[in-house]
Amino acid sequence: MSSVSVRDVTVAFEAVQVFDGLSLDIQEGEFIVLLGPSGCGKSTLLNAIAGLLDVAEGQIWINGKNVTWEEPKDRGIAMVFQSYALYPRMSVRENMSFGLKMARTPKPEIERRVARAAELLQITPLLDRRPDQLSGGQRQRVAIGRALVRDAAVFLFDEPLSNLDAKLRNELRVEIKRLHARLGKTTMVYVTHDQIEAMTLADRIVVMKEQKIQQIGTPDEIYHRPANLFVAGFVGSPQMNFIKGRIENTGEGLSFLSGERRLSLAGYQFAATPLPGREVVLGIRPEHLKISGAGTWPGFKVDIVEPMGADTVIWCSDGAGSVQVRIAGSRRPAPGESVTLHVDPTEVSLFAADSGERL
Ligand SMILES: Nc1ncnc2c1ncn2[C@@H]1O[C@H](COP(=O)(O)OP(=O)(O)OP(=O)(O)O)[C@@H](O)[C@H]1O
Repeated sequence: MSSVSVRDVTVAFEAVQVFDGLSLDIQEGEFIVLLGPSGCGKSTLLNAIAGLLDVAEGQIWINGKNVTWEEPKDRGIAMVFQSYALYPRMSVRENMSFGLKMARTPKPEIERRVARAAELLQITPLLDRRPDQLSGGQRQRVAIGRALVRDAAVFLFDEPLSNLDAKLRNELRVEIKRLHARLGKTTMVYVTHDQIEAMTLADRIVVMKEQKIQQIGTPDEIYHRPANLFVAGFVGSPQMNFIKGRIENTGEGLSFLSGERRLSLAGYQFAATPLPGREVVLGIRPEHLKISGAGTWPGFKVDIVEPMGADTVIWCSDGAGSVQVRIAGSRRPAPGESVTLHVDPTEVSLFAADSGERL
């Protein structure tokens, strides 16, 4: 049984229709990340699941129950937003207890749940403080704690870390992952535009663009087998290199040709039957371009060298354009040096130039 099921949903904001019959199935205990650029519809989808907005068509099911017309509080969900929205005059303990008190939960039960949530989030020593006596990271922990005490089967997060500085964001990201592992069967749906958060947290990532799902897959699938040019370009930093060219049958099998550059496609797993002569875009991750003596593409010159600590990004160009190469280790070529690049056809992606779909 799926934990959350979005079935053929359309949302209407007055004259504007969002989602053209969008569907998504989320399994019990899954950590799902909705990833995409601003305006792609992540928050709208999350709010539709939460019941914070009405759907015009379609249904939302949570834990086997059609909740399309249920109030948010009756859906068995808990939400954590970007803004913590804590009550400023209440202590942390009161903030965390408030919802349960309103629901007339017995006092010992409230105390038990608050103590457990506080322990899980390591905020027990802060229970008697007020929000203005806490750091941003601590406030967000309290906001998560307030959601946690509800014992909901489904957690919805809307960019919970985007107000925090980089270091805190990393710390709390790990906390959320640990929390999900400890809670076991709790389903989490998490909205972000941050691809690192998506890659590190998700069991499956849902990549969205212009209110359409582009791809659903594990972080590895999204990274190594992107379904189209948009996903390929959106995920990964530095970005995947894109080289325009065409597929030709050279007698020794299919090859990619782009001016002087040629790549035998022996070993490439085609997702669709390729037609010789087809205009394509070849995608290569910077770490999959190797600088080597006997390589695939000679005649590149090093333009810029960017040391990044653990690895180095090298911008190289030939007459036809420039590519980024990512190498590990400290031995790096110098600007102006001539290099040959090695490409392994099993590590590249091919996309149709017209539709952008993976080939
Ligand atoms: N209340 C509204 N009235 C009209 N259009 C809206 C409303 N809320 C959202 N939209 C539109 O719906 C689309 C999806 O918006 P949504 O907020 O879900 O995107 P998002 O991916 O969450 O973006 P962000 O990361 O900027 O929050 C956008 O085109 C937006 O303009």
